[in-house]
Amino acid sequence: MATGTAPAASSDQLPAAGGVPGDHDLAVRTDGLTKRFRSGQVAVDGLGLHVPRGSVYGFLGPNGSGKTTTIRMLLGLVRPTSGRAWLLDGAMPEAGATVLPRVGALVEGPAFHPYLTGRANLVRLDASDATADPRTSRRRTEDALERVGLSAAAAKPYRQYSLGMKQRLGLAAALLRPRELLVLDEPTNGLDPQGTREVRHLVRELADAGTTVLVSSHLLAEIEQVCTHIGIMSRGRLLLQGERQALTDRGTAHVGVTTSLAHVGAVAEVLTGLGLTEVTTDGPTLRALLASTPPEKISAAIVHAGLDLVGLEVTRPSLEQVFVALTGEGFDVAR
Ligand SMILES: Nc1ncnc2c1ncn2[C@@H]1O[C@H](COP(=O)(O)OP(=O)(O)OP(=O)(O)O)[C@@H](O)[C@H]1O
Repeated sequence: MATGTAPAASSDQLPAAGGVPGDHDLAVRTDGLTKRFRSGQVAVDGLGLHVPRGSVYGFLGPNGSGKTTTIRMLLGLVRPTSGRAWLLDGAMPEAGATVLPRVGALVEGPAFHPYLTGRANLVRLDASDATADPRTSRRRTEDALERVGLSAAAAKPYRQYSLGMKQRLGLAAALLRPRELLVLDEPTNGLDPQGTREVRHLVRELADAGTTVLVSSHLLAEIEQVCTHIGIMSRGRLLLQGERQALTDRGTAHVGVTTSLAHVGAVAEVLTGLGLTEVTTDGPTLRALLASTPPEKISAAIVHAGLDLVGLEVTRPSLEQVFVALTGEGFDVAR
């Protein structure tokens, strides 16, 4: 079985990755990963996922777009119909025994015991980890409970937990020990806005400490802001993938210029004179497509013409708008 440290090439090792970051720069990579269920449903279709080490990779897509099936294949819980997957340089599922201890995962329906308390469930999980030192078990479980804000509810039986508490316990289980990679499937499911903010904060903290985080969500706006990289799924296919900033920059930016009512006509002439198109006015505010004009050039031209400049704002489309523009569908559409 090959691992990231094996020097010789073997079929379990990553092949050369033409045009993508070097093999060892990727915490997760898939090639043509495909899952066709017995029902005939193709849930995942030829996926080429590239999750750089050290990134927070937002794996986004509407309900039913194939995110969970992909994650289950990555973790060796579902066998792909075709294609391959590598986690931390190990080919899955073959390298699971060496790779999975370095991966923390939150996937649907973790196996918690309904009659045990949240704390007892964690202690039990910790004890089942042969590499964990039993003498420090208490500290690990209490730390994990604290990090997910579950200390106060730790003595309640699991069956009395709300969906949000269950989700937090799942996260705590993934955090029981330091991991190189965390795979979190819909970690904000069932959480209120405060809980969602806490998860975002936690993800940022983990990333700052050097953990790569692959986090899925069907709620783009919830997770988008903590991600350095984004992959967007639609109907089993990866529609877009790359650095978050670069993806939103693909969309067309607009500029909004606010002047005095008396100067609206003259400012419109300045904008068209700079080659800006689709100029519209609304009271003292003008909007136009920015194209490649630097915003400073616009403000300088207005001031130079002796016209009032009250405000200037550049708006870029959100990822959701980029998605809608690409697919013609709303983000929350299930299939
Ligand atoms: N065991 C299964 N047998 C048949 N079809 C399945 C099975 N599991 C999932 N599917 C189908 O595969 C598609 C992708 O499902 P998946 O759960 O991977 O999507 P998802 O993006 O994670 O959705 P959600 O955001 O709702 O969790 C869906 O159409 C789903 O109905």
